[in-house]
Amino acid sequence: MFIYKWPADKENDTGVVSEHSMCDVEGPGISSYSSNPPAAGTSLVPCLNQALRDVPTEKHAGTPLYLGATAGMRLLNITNVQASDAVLSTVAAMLKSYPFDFRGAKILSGEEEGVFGWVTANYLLENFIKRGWLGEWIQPQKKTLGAMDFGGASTQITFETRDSIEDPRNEVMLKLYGQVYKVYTHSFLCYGRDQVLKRLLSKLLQAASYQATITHPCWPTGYHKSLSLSSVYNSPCTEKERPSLALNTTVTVVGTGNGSFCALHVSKLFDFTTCSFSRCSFDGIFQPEVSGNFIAFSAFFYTVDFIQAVMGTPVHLPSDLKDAAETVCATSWSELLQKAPKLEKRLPDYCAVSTFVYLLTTKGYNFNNRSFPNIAFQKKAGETSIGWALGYMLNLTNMIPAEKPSSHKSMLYNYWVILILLFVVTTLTSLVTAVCLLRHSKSLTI
Ligand SMILES: Nc1ncnc2c1ncn2[C@@H]1O[C@H](COP(=O)(O)OP(=O)(O)OP(=O)(O)O)[C@@H](O)[C@H]1O
Repeated sequence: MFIYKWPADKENDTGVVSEHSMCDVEGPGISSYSSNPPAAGTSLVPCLNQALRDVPTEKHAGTPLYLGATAGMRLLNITNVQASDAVLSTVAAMLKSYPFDFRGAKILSGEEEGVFGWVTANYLLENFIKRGWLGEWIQPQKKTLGAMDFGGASTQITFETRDSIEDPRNEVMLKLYGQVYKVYTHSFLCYGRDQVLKRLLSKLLQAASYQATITHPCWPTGYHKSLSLSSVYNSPCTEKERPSLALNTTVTVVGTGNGSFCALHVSKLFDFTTCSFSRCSFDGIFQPEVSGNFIAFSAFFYTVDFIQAVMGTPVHLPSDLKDAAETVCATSWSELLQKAPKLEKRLPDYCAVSTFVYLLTTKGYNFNNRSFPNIAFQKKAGETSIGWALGYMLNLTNMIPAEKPSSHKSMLYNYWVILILLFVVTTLTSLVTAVCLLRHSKSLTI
C-alpha cells in the first residue's frame, strides 16, 4: 500500500508537482488479513509521523492524502470481501485521525496500476512535456517509454502502440497535455514475485504427491526448510491445487540447485499454448509486438540488480539473463551467503525469480535479441521511485491537464527579462564607448 502526500502549494503553473514524497507500507500478507483486519497503524504510524514532520504545520490541513492498495488487496478481496473492506475501513479511520486532507482509500484495478506506472515513468522523464529555454512548453518528439512492473502479487506491462489492440480490455486512450496516447496494458494477477514462488512450491508439492520431504530444483544445494501447507495454500493463486490434507501439515523442502529442472517447472506456471487472437503473450492474453524503450522496475530491478551487483554478470541480452539464472541456480547456499549475507532472507529465491523473469520477458512478452537491450532495469528516475503511486496522485489531483498548458504567462515574463538585459547591456556598451571616446579626444587635444 502507498500513502501519498505532498505540499499542495508546491505546484507550479502547469500543475507539475515540484516536490512530493510517498510512503510504501507493506501489508502483513493475505493469511494474516483473512480473519481479522491488521492492527492498523503498526507500519502506518512511522510513515504518517514522517509526513507530519515533512509538511509544515500550517500546511497540514491543505495537504491531500490518498491511500491506494494494489494486487495483494485485490487477492484478499477475492478471498474474503469482508476482510478486505475491514482492512480499508480500519486504515481509513486511522488516516482520518491525522490533520491532513484525507480523500479516500481505494483498491486499484490491475489496469489502473499498469497505466499509473506508465504515467509516472514518462512524467518523471519529461516525455510528455518540458520547458524550452524561453520558458515555453515543448512537446518532445521522443517516444514514450513502456513500463514493466513486477510486484508481490501481480505483474504489469504497459506501452504505447500503433498496432491495433484486438482486445478492448487492454486498450487505454489517454489525453495528456493535448496529446492523445493509445496505450496497451495488462496486469497478470498471481504473477507477482511472492505468488509465483507459492505457485511454484504448489506445483512441486503436487508433483511429489505431498510427501513429507520433497526436493526443490530452484533452491540452492545445502539449503532446506520446513514449511506448513497453509503457507503455500493460503492464497487464491494456489487454491485450485489445494490438497485434501490438513493445512497444518508440515513438509520439508530440500534444495537441489538444478537450473534446467527449475526452468522446466517455472515454465509450467505459464500457458503458452492458448490464444484466440492473432498473437498473445501467455494465458490467452492479447499483446501487440513490444516496441520502443522500456523501464522495468520493482522486483524486475531487484532481480537484475542482484545478478549484476552480487553475481557480477552484466545483463544485455536474453542469453545473459538465461546464463546468469543458471549460474545463480548452481551456486550453493554457503557460497550465496558468502556473497550477500545481508540478503539472506531473499537468497534462496533468486534462482527461481531470475528464471521466471527470463521466461516472462522472452517467451511471455516476446522480447528478442533486438528488443531486449531496450529494457532499462531501474527503480528510480532521478530521486523518485518509479511505480504507480505518483501517477495515481497526479491523476486524482488533476495535475496532468488534458490540454497543453498555456505558455503565455511564462514566456511573457521571459521576454521581459531578456528586454531588460538587452537594455542594460546596450546602456553599458554606450557608456563604455562614450568614456573611451572622451579619453581619446582629450589625449588628442593634449
Ligand atoms: N532486495 C530485494 N530482492 C528481491 N526481491 C525484493 C527485494 N526487495 C523487495 N523485494 C520483493 O519484490 C516484490 C515487489 O515489491 P513491491 O513492494 O514492488 O510489491 P507490491 O507493491 O507490494 O506488489 P503488488 O503491487 O503486486 O501488491 C515483493 O515480492 C518484495 O518482497
